[in-house]
This record gives sequence, C-alpha cells and structure tokens, in this order.
Amino acid sequence: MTSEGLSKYCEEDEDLALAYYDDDDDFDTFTDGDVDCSCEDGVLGFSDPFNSEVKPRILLMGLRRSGKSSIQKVVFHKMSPNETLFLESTNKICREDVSNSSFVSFQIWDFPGQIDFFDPTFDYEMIFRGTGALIFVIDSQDDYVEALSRLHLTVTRAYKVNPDINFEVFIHKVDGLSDDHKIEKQRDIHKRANDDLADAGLERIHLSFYLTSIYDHSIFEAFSKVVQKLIPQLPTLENLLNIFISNSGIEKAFLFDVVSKIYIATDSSPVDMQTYELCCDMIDVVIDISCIYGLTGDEAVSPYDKESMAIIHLNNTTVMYLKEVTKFLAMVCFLREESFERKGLIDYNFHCFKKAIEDVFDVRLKVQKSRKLLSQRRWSKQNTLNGAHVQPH
Ligand SMILES: Nc1nc2c(ncn2[C@@H]2O[C@H](COP(=O)(O)OP(=O)(O)OP(=O)(O)O)[C@@H](O)[C@H]2O)c(=O)[nH]1
Repeated sequence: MTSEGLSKYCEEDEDLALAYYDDDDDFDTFTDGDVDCSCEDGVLGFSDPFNSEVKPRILLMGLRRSGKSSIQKVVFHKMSPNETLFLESTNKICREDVSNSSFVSFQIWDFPGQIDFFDPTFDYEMIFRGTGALIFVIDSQDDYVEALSRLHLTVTRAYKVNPDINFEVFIHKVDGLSDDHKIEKQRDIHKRANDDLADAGLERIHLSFYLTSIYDHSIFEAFSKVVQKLIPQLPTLENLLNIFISNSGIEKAFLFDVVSKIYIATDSSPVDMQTYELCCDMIDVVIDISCIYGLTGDEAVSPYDKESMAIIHLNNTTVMYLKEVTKFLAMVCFLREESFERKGLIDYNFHCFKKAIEDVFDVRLKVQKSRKLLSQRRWSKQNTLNGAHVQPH
C-alpha cells in the first residue's frame, strides 16, 4: 500500500498516516455539509443569476397523481407515506433547495401534473438548460400509455436543449404489484420507451429505470443513485471508502446523508437492499433515541452532532458501526465481530478518512466561493453598465 492512495485526493498534501488491517494484531502505517431545506413553495426564481451556476437542478415530472409530491415529501421532509394520501394536487411549480452538504447540493423542482410546459409562453429551454437530472414518474398501477407518450415528448425536448441531462424513470407505486408483475412492467415500459426513442432516431438517449415505492426503501435507494450521478467527487469518495474498508477489516461502508437517508457513496462491493434498509433503520434509531433522551429542551441543539455514534451487534455475528463524519453525514459500516475487536485501529483509520473527506469538502467550497464571487462581480458590472444607459451624465 502506498501513500498515493489518500494524498492524491487532497489538494493540500498533508501527510496522513493510515493504519492498515492485517491478520497479525499489529498496526502498520503508511504515509501517504447541510439539509438546508428552505422549501420555497413559490414561483420560479429565474431572475436569480447565481442559482443554476451553483446547484445542479433535479426536475420531478410526470402525469397528475403519479406521486411526485409524495416522493419529495417522504424523502426530504420525513413525511410518513400514509400522510401523502391527504396531499393536495400541486398547481404551481414548487422549487426546493436541498444543500445537505457541499456534495449534496441541488434543487428539486416539482412540476404540477396538469401544467403544459410546452406552452409557448412557458420558457422550458431556460428550465432544461440548468438541469442535471430529470426524474419522470410513471404510476405503475395506472394505464401508462399516456405517461409513455408524455415521457417521450419531455425527454426529446429536454435532450435538444441540454444533451447532458441524466434521464431517470421512476416506475412508481410498485408496492401493489407482485415480484413477477414488477419485472414484467419494468420490461414492458423499458421496451416501449426505448422503441419510441429508436423510432425517432434518438437511440443515443439513455434512460435509467428504477422500481420505486414510498412504502419501502426503494425510493431512497433510487434517489441515492440519481444524486450520486450528480456528485463530481463520487469516484474520489468511493476510492477513499475502498481504502478505508480494506485497511480496517470492514465488509461494507456507506456514507449517508442523515436527514434524507440518501447514501451519497459506498465502496465498490455490490449493495444489497437488506443492508441498505438496516442502515436506514440504524440512522432512525440513533436520531429517535437522541431526540427523545438526548436533548435538553434547547431547540438550537441538534440530535446529531460530533459525539454521535452507535454500535449494534446483530445476531449473525455482524456488527454495525455508525460514526459522525460531518455535520450532516454519517458513515455506517458492517463488519464481523472478530474484526471489531480491533476497534482502535478502525477508529484511527476513520480519523484519517474523515480528514481526507474534510479536505475534499474544502476544495469544493473554495471553488464554489470563487465562482460565486466571479458571477457577482460580472453581475454588478453589468448592472452598473445598464444603470449608465438609463441615467447618462
Ligand atoms: N400505493 C402507492 N401510492 C402512492 C405512492 N406514492 C404516492 N402515492 C399516492 O398517490 C397519490 C398522488 O400523489 P401526489 O404526490 O399528490 O401526486 P402528484 O404527482 O404530485 O400529483 P399532482 O400534484 O396532481 O401532479 C396520493 O394519494 C399518494 O398517497 C406509492 O409509492 N405507492
């Protein structure tokens, strides 16, 4: 193992010493964000010149009652799925800023089903230009012929404006379907949507499909994958996690956004749904216990802080270990009981991992700040020029 592993991801080349795990019991060393959910249930903010530059935009689209608002409320507002039954139909575009951390920082635009966004008075080019991902929600319990033609129309228009958009199709409300039925629906929707694109000579457009429901963890998993594609540092995070687990005797590690339970990265071993669900449950337990027994009544105190950590021993000799990484991120690991005996080593490696993550954050923050400053300067320069036209001396 060499030093390049960690240091190449950090701009400031600080010497990090990461202990690595081997079968002997000794230590070998080598050198080497925030949910700011300010939901603006309001009209579009096209006039804000800095918005699209700083945050990639995620659009939630689909026919009426397909489940768009429910997805947003369940994933980002902790609404219980049953409560969504009472949600009223959205009749205006709802924009929400989600800036969980410097990595997870994006906007969600929830489009009311009945809006005809191809109305000539509606500037869809402006919307698509700044979009990172377009999620199209299809109600799998309903007849989806109309939804498919709408999907085709939306995707082809959006692609013309911005070919870099990631097109994500949520085949939603699959909780009412049997496993066979789910697979069959997915295959059918996949085939029809791609056939329509091929007929239009647009087979280069790539659509990703997910089976989702707000009644289980599938919606969180799908959203995690959508968000991960928008995180430019994802390969860096994955590499850091790979290095961390291989040196600590850990089997699987996730980096979670605590509030939304979106995992923003994991190591390169495959993810199974059960493991992911266990992580979500563990985060819920930690936050709930902390809210009930840990808070002193002072509202300014968060139930999740630097001291937050939890260890759960499962009955199959597996240990789950949760630790705070940043204000809003947590690492959740799975490891065997015998590996957990070397907790000191794991904690030491975790410390190095955390330091590396902070460095990645720092670089991103610096870049964002200087970009914002540059835009502000340009903006005020332009305003001064415009002002000079209005009031010439
Ligand atoms: N069974 C099931 N029902 C769901 C799911 N997601 C949403 N629903 C229900 O679908 C209905 C419509 O949900 P909304 O979120 O209001 O749909 P919408 O797409 O925002 O609708 P508009 O605002 O009219 O565009 C509600 O009664 C939800 O409870 C799901 O995963 N499974």
